[in-house]
This record gives sequence, structure tokens and C-alpha cells, in this order.
Amino acid sequence: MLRFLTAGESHGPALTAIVEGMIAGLPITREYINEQLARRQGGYGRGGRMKIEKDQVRFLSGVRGGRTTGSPITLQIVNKDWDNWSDIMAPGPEAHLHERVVTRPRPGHADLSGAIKYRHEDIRNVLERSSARETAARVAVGTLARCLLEELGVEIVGFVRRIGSVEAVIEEDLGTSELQKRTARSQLLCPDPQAEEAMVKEIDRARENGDSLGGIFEIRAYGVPVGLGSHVHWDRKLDSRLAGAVMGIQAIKGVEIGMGFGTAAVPGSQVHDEIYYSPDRGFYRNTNRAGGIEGGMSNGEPVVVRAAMKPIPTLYKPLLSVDLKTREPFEASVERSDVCAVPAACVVGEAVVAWELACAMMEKFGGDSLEEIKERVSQWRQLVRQV
Ligand SMILES: Cc1cc2nc3c(=O)[nH]c(=O)nc-3n(C[C@H](O)[C@H](O)[C@H](O)COP(=O)(O)O)c2cc1C
Ligand SMILES: C=C(O[C@@H]1CC(C(=O)O)=C[C@@H](OP(=O)(O)O)[C@H]1O)C(=O)O
Repeated sequence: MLRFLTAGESHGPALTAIVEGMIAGLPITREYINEQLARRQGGYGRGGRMKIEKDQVRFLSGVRGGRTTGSPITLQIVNKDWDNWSDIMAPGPEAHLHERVVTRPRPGHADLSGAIKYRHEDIRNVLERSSARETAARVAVGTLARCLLEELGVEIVGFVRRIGSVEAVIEEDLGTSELQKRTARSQLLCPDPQAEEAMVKEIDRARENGDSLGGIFEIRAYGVPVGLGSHVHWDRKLDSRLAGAVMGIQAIKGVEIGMGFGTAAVPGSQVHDEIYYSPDRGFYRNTNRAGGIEGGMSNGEPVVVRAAMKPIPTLYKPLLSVDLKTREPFEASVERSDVCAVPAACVVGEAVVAWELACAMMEKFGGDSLEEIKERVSQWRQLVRQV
């Protein structure tokens, strides 16, 4: 079983993740993880914090000579901003607990519910961990999963479909490499250059108005073999697990698989993907409205997951709230915040989808070494072609 935990505060010394259950012999480099971390830090619309951080991973265990050993893998990403916060965030009695105390909960953030639930008078004890800073650790972990998937012939591509009112036009028949090329060229990870221009303007407008923006991103996984997940129990269904993982990203408020919410509005004949067979392709479909999953199992078509991100809760133009201590109404003020972080969330989306698919691959095929799982996957792919 593959599992992971993350720990670390936004302005603490570092983020840490431990990954347990990864096979031995998987090639992995710091450079590849750092590349993904840099992608997560990018995107037009991010705030001042991203100018301070330059996320780099450090392996503290489980990787030797460029390959996993099969032991638990510890990943660490240092927060450069810690230098500015060490007095306030110190773990011992030396902490300056009475400086920069936060008592004004932001609507849309974890502040108020977290303070009530954990009985904190200082909202900092909530916001430090609710912050999406934590997603850097999930991207590092997801990149390990991605390396495993790539060895097994599965490729993940993510892109931005919408920012605020601007929707990208994406040709359905765009191949993986074209999609990747266009996305890599775009500062918003949007494959439609015209839409990207309009998105940039919309972000500028939101910033000028002291407002924030959300959007929609899509993750596709190509090469997923038939039979990941299972119909037999709710918590083994691949769609349920992917939805949970993507919804677990900060600010994600909607997840759909394939045609998703669109399936509700049209008859079945326009929803279900007809089944064909040819001796060289085996069973196949001409459409993929199901997003590659039927009955909680992958069906051999690309897995397609889409997510809606709400606008960032911290607004430069204040929303109304009530002070936790004085109970007086106030208009929140803000030091710094992202205006839009949809491209960053998309990179996190790729990571969590990679993780769930890697877990499902490990469950179906198992093994303790790369050779073992590779052989089993290849046998399975051969068998499926012969069915
Ligand atoms: C990549 C990323 C960056 C984010 N940046 C900010 C930010 O700068 N300011 C902010 O208030 N919220 C930001 N958020 C959103 C909050 O973390 C999120 O809304 C909050 O944790 C409450 O959780 P919920 O929206 O899932 O209910 C960001 C989210 C992501 C995924
Ligand atoms: C630090 C990151 O995102 C942060 C997510 C975040 C939030 O409330 O979620 C608030 C901001 O933190 P700060 O107040 O330190 O500027 C973002 O910068 C990151 O993505 O690495």
C-alpha cells in the first residue's frame, strides 16, 4: 500500500512529506521534482510570497544514487520566508506570541471555523496550516507518483480551461504533445493563446478592483490501463477517489469526471460511449464522455478530471467580518495575497491525480521493485488486447 503524510506550517521552517510503500528501483531526480515545484509557483496573478520562495526539494531518506530503495522517502522543502517569521513561529517559550496576532477572520478562509473548533484566540494557529503553502509538499509527493506512472506508460497533462468569465476554446482532437507544448508556453497553463490574453486582462482588472478570481482546470491521464479501481465497494471506486483527492485541494469547490454535470441535462443517447471492437485495437470507443471511468473502473480511455476553483478569499478590497475578540464589525485589511492561483492549483491537481492513479496501479499490480510491477503491467496490457 502506498501512503503519505505531510507536515509543516506556511511560515514555519519547512514542509515535510513521508511517502511509504514506494517500490524500489524507481529513477527519481531532484531536478524533476524542482521543475514541478517551479511550475506550481508560477502563473500570472500570484502574490508577493512567490517572489520570496524558490522551492527546492531535499531527500532526507529512501533515495540513493538516483533511485528509490523501497524504504520510506522523506522529502523536505524549506520555507525561505521562515527567516522573517522565526520569532513569531518559534516552537518554544521564546516565541513572540503577542506579535501579529490575527483576530479578524477572512470570509471564505478556514479562519473562523478553525478558531472555534480548536479554541484558538489567535487565528494564526489555523491559517498557518490551512494555507495552500502545503500544496508544495503534495506536488513533490505527486511527482514521485508521476515518475512511477511514466515508467508504466501513463502520462498526465493538466491545463487551465477558465479564469473568471473567460473560457478557453480547446479543440477536442489536440494530441498530448501539442497540448503539452501549448500549455508549457503559457504563463496561465492555457492552451488557447487568445483566451490567455483575455485571462491576463481579467486578472489585472480583478487586481485593480481589489478583487480575486477562480476558474476551472482539467487533468487528463493517457495510457491508463483497463481495470484500475473497482465497482465492488464505494471506497474502491476510482472516480470517487479521484474526486476526493482533487476536492482536497484548497479552494476547490467542484469536481467532475468526463462530461460530469453536463450529463444531467441531456438524454442517455448523448452521454454514453458506444462500444466497438476491432482485432487490432480490441474494445474501443469513439467518444469519451465518461472520462475514462465506468462503474468506478478505468475503461482504457483517457481519464479526464475537471475542477472548479473558487476565487481567493483574501481580498484587497475588504469584505465584512467580525473581530473574534471584540465582536466588533470590521473591514479586513490585507498585507499580501494571490489574486488568482488557478494555474498553481492545476499543477497540484496533476500531482494528486498522479498520486491516486499510482495508488490504484500499486493495488492492482503490486510488487516491490520497478522490474516486478513493469512486467505485471505489460502482461496485463497484452492480456487486455487479447480479450
Ligand atoms: C495554489 C493556491 C494558492 C492559494 N493562495 C491563496 C492566497 O494567497 N490567499 C488566500 O486567501 N487563499 C489562497 N488560497 C485558497 C485558500 O488556501 C483556501 O481558500 C482556504 O484554505 C480555505 O479552504 P477552502 O477554500 O477549500 O474552503 C490558495 C489556494 C491554492 C490552491
Ligand atoms: C505560500 C503559498 O501560497 C500561499 C497560500 C495562502 C493561502 O491562504 O492559502 C496565502 C498566501 O500566503 P502568504 O500569506 O504567506 O503570502 C499564499 O502565498 C504557496 O503557494 O507556496
